Amino acid sequence: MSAPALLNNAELRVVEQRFRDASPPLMERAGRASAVLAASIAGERGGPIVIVAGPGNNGGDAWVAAQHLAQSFHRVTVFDVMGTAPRASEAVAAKAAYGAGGGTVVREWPASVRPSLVIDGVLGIGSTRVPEGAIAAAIERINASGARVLALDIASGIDADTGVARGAAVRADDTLTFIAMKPGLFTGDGVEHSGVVHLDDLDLGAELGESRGMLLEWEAVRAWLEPRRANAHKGSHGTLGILGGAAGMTGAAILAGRAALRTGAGKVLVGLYDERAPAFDPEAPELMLRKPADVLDADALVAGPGSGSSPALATAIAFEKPIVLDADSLNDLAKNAAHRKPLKARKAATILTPHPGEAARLLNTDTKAIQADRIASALRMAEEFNAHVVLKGAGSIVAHPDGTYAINTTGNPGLASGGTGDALAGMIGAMLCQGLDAPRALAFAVCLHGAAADACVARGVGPVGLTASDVILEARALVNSEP
Ligand SMILES: NC(=O)C1=CN([C@@H]2O[C@H](COP(=O)(O)OP(=O)(O)OC[C@H]3O[C@@H](n4cnc5c(N)ncnc54)[C@H](OP(=O)(O)O)[C@@H]3O)[C@@H](O)[C@H]2O)[C@@H](O)CC1
Ligand SMILES: [K+]
Repeated sequence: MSAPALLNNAELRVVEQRFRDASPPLMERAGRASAVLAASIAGERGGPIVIVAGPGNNGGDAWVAAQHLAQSFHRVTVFDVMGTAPRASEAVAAKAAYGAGGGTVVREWPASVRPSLVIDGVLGIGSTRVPEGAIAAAIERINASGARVLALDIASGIDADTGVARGAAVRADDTLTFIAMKPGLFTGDGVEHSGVVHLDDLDLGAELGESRGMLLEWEAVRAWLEPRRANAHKGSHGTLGILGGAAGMTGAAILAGRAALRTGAGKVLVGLYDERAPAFDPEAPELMLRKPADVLDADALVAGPGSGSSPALATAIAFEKPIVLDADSLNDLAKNAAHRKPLKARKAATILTPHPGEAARLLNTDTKAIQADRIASALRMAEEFNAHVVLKGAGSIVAHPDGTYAINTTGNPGLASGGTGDALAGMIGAMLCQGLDAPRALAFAVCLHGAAADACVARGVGPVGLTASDVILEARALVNSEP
């Protein structure tokens, strides 16, 4: 299974140009695919379908879908939001054919219809401004309908590149997206608004070429970690050093250590800055609790969980193998400009794991600006710090210094609890120890961490009350499970 590509608006426009004379036209293919999916959804329920058509080509797709659904005897009402003639000739023809067949068209929300399905063809990827007037009102009516909602291409009001809801935005149960997956479906507000995402590549799949972005799905990513060989010993799976656990925060470093042990690191040395730290972890006595100076004989280093104002960051920067900088080490990096140059000059890989607040400090901006374009923010950090970066939050972004990126599709709001970040840092360290290169170790751990949280929720463990320890145990089950 290969990872699905992500295309942004500009990349999609190039595709659109290349295939503008395709036969059948792309809009015909998109509208037909929409009708097929809508029929399969509505077929289960058999009720009327309301199709909401906007002024652009997203509305064009809706008109083509309306024509096909009416021809296959579905009870269809089209709400023509602006009442203007569609731009694309295919849409003009579909609208005419639909009307000639006696199809119902209304200019107000059809309040007398109780739809079993509403198709959102108001705005697609071409929308670049805050929905206003009749467009905004139509979006609100769709959301208030109480019916199942199928969005065409992307939920109206969501920015296809950033996932930001500019203003009113449709909350879809399903989205049928065309040609390729778009970043905005999977990050920021897009995560909540897209519902289940279906892709129809309009038969262009093989012709799209390389893209800068990809999606992380557990079923594809899991194959990156090789099965254990029969003659493996603890030295085969590396030694991880962890620097953290200043006074009052030893738990953070210990959680990172437990996560690393339970997701496959051969040996885990935890260097605690707290002078009065415990001698061992009763729940995981395999963890070797040491002084910070005694954990550096390792294959990779995680610095930051609960490290407070210790010199963990400087020690990590000087370490000559891969490092993961988390939590307090990120704040130290943001505060002390002197660390930037040596960090950037490192020969071995650097991984950074900021949440939006930490990212804002690293880029000297505010959280709102980070969230306004999560992909661009992550890529900027990757470039500025010459690092592989995960920008955490709904739809975590993994970004690399070469300008490529991925969006993670696993995880849920249960992960917004204390300690889950420490667990993630430990898992990344464990994957480095097991021989994945830094980009893969990061992407694998991010996807695993979310998949583990999803598996917990599926069993009723969370989202409310989901703990980092639950996620760690579930992650161990996942790395050992068969596909
Ligand atoms: N890419 C492809 O190859 C294919 C694309 N296809 C389909 O085309 C879609 C892209 O279509 P599109 O570019 O025409 O823009 P679309 O997203 O429909 O809408 C944006 C329009 O809304 C307008 N607008 C008007 N009033 C507004 C208001 N009050 N508030 C806010 N906006 C308002 C806005 O007007 P403007 O801002 O320009 O004045 C703009 O013209 C794509 O998602 C897919 O469904 C498929 O057919 C397959 C092939
Ligand atoms: K839409």
